[in-house]
Amino acid sequence: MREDYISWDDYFMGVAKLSALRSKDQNTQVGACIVNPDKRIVGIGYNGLPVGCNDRDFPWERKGDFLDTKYPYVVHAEPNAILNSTTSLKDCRIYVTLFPCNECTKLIIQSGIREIIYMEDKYNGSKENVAAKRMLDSAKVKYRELHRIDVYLKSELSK
Ligand SMILES: Nc1ccn([C@H]2C[C@H](O)[C@@H](COP(=O)(O)O)O2)c(=O)n1
Ligand SMILES: [Zn+2]
Repeated sequence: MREDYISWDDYFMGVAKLSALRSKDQNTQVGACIVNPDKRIVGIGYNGLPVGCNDRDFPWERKGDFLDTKYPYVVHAEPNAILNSTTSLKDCRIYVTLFPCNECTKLIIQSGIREIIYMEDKYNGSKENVAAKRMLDSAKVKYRELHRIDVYLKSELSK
């Protein structure tokens, strides 16, 4: 029997990472994968424009006049994964490649998700990040970092 098979955590984070590759955002690609207590994937998503909004008709910039940036238009990976799901998310886990912002955190908590597993926390310490963690701690939604998947994928790809 093979012993170096990947863990469930790495498998679901791998699905989140793969989803992120669909993102048109030139700076930050985010993927999310929601898993139920039976280890079934019940929703996946990535950051992108709302359905019907043409990717080439909207800005993808980070700076400039607010209306000329991506920020008012992009739907984050986490709400896309929540909206793509077809079942109750009670007691589910969400694997997300970037720590959720405060707005996504509200939706995650309200949907019944009980744990967040993330790869990167690049906005750690920002006001939004502090607010997100305050809500998660208060609502007793767990969160933990997972980063070995990158090491694993790199070693697999170099074979
Ligand atoms: N947890 C998150 C955080 C951010 N996003 C999206 C929203 C934007 O497309 C991009 C962040 O832009 P940046 O200012 O880092 O270039 O990532 C998300 O989907 N989920
Ligand atoms: Zn967000």
